[in-house]
Amino acid sequence: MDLAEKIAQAETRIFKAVFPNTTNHYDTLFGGATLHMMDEVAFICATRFSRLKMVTVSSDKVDFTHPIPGGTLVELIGNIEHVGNTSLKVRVDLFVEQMYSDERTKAVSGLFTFVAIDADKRPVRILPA
Ligand SMILES: CC(=O)SCCNC(=O)CCNC(=O)[C@H](O)C(C)(C)COP(=O)(O)OP(=O)(O)OC[C@H]1O[C@@H](n2cnc3c(N)ncnc32)[C@H](O)[C@@H]1OP(=O)(O)O
Repeated sequence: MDLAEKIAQAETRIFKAVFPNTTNHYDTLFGGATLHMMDEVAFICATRFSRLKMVTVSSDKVDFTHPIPGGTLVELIGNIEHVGNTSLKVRVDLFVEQMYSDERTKAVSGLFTFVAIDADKRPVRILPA
């Protein structure tokens, strides 16, 4: 499998329902809950790509461009954007969908960096040299 195929195969999608346990006092998805979901899908994408132990080392600018009301559905999509030596970057886009119509909007986007580590928690190469 070449790199482009490996990247395509690592694309990771998760759907969630926005239930009251994740909303705030505005009845929209709490920002911290959003970041939790984004880091999780990014972690799964990074792990599926590398099949190595991965840790989050950084999250770049995360843009919240639309509120996510309670009672909607969200889809999180993680894609490998860059592969370094021991680190890689995952782009996460979050789409909000209405439950009872086809309306769908991109609401949040961010970039997460992961490092592959060995049993001693030291960085290791992701791809063979
Ligand atoms: C899935 C989870 O829940 S993980 C839990 C949360 N995360 C953690 O606990 C991780 C804690 N951090 C660590 O253990 C360490 O910082 C490590 C192992 C990630 C990195 O160790 P370092 O000694 O800093 O690594 P080092 O300086 O060699 O850099 C390793 C790679 O990470 C990249 N990197 C390091 N810090 C950053 C950063 N802040 N932002 C982006 N990339 C970074 C480097 O550019 C390098 O990339 P490359 O090899 O592709 O060129």
